[in-house]
Amino acid sequence: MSQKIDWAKFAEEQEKSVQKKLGDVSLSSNRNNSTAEASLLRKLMRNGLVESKTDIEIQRQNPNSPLYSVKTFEALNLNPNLLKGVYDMGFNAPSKIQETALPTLLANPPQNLIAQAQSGTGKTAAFVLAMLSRVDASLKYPQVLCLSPTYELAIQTGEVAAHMAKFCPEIEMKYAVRGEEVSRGSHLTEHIIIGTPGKVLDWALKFRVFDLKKLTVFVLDEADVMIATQGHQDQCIRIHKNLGPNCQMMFFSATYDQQIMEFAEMIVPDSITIRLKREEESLDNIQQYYVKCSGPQEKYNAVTNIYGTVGVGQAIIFCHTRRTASWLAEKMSKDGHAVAVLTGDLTVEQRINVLDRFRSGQEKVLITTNVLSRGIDVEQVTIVVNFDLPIDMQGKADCDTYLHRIGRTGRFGKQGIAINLVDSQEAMNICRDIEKHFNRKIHYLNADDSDEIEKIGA
Ligand SMILES: Nc1ncnc2c1ncn2[C@@H]1O[C@H](COP(=O)(O)OP(=O)(O)OP(=O)(O)O)[C@@H](O)[C@H]1O
Repeated sequence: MSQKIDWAKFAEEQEKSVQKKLGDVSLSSNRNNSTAEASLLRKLMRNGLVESKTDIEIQRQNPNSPLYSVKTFEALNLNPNLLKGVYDMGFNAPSKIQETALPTLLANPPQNLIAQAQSGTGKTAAFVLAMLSRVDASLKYPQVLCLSPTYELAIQTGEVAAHMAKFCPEIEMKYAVRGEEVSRGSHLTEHIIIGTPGKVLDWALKFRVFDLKKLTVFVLDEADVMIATQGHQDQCIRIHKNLGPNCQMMFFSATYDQQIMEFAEMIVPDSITIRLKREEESLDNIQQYYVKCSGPQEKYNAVTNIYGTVGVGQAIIFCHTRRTASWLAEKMSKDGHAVAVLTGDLTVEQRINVLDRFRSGQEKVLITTNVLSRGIDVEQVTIVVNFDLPIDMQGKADCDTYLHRIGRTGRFGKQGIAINLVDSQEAMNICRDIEKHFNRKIHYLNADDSDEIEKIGA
C-alpha cells in the first residue's frame, strides 16, 4: 500500500472492488438478524468440519427411548444411493454430533430431537441426511419441512440437500423463499420444502398448496434465532401448531440459552436433547500481555512497534467502535500496512470478501469490532490486539468476549499472543478483572523496548 494513498480513497477503492467482484449478485442482507448473518458467514467461510474432543451430553425426556451411536455411515442402513451421496460429499465417517444424532433421527418410531453443537460440527449435514432418509418418493406431496431464518441460510441448506441427494433423483425439493411463487389452488408435489417462516405460512395456511398435517418431519434450523426473534417465533409457533401429532421434530442450533432451551423442550414433546459442549477455548497456549499507553496515539505506536517486530503471521485488532476501527485503519494504511477492515456496516457479501482476502493473506492485519469476536476461524492469526479492552453495557470487563476475541489466535494447539492496550486506570482495572477471572497472568510489556518485544515472538 502506498504511503500516500489517502484513506477515503482507499476505502472507496476497496468498496468498489468488492462491488465489482460481486457483480450484479445482490443477496439482500437482513441487518437486524445479525445472528443469522454471522451463522451464514461461518458456513460460507468454513472449509471443513470442526472436530470436537469434548463429550456429548444427552438428556432424555422419555427414558424408554433407545439411544445408541454409530461410528460409520453404513451402520445407519441408509438407502444405498443416499450413502453414495454422503461419500460423494467427502464424508468418510460421522462427526461427533452425527454419531449420536443420526441414530436417533433415523430411529423408528421417530424420535424428537433437540440438538446443540458448535458451528461447523456437522449439524446441517445430520438433519439433511435425516430429511432425505425420511422421504417416501412414491408419495407426491410435501413430507418434510425445514425452516431457516433467512433466505440465504435456506439456500445453503438446499444446496447441501441437493448434493447429498445427487444419486436420488426421485427426491424433489422446493424452496419456499422470497422470489418463489405458487398459485392459489395448486398442490405442491415436491417431497421436501426448505424455506423461511413467513413464506411457508403463506403457502401452507393462506394458499393451502400443501398440508402441514401430512408432514412427517419438521426441522427448525438455527432454532435459537427462530425462537428468540419475535416475528419468527410467532410464525414458527403457528406452523408448529398445525403439525400432525406424529410429525417428527428436529431442532438444531449452535447455542441455546436456558430460556430458549426451556421453550424448545416445552414445544417438542418427549424429546431427546443432545448437547455437544463447545471445546473450551483455553488460554493456556496464549501468552497475554498488557501495554501501558497514554492515549490513542501511543496505542497506535504500540501496535506498529509490536507488529513490526513480531509480524510474521497475521493479526486481528479489536476496537470498541467502528469509528476507532476506521481511524486506526486509515492511520495504518497511510503508514504502508496492508490492512482490512471489517465492521458491522458492511453487507454480508462485503464481509465475506474482506475475510476471504484476509484468509488468503492479501492483508496481514484485520481491524474489526466485536462483529468478528465469535466463531470465525482464521487459522494463521498469531496476534490478537485489544486496542480497546472489551467491556459490557455497564462498562465492566466482558470476559466472555475477551475469551472469544483472543481465542481467534492460538487455535489448534498453536502458540498465540494477545496484547491488551491500557490507556487509563479504568482500563487497567478491567485488565486486572480479566486476569482474575481467568486466573491467568497478563504480563506487562514495554512496547518501546524492541528487545523485550522480540522475546515474546520467540
Ligand atoms: N461427517 C463429515 N465428514 C467430513 N466433513 C463433514 C462431515 N459432516 C459435515 N462436514 C463438513 O463440515 C462442514 C460443517 O458442517 P455443517 O455445515 O453440517 O456444520 P453445522 O454444525 O451445521 O454448522 P453451522 O452451525 O454453521 O450451521 C461442512 O463443510 C460440511 O460439508
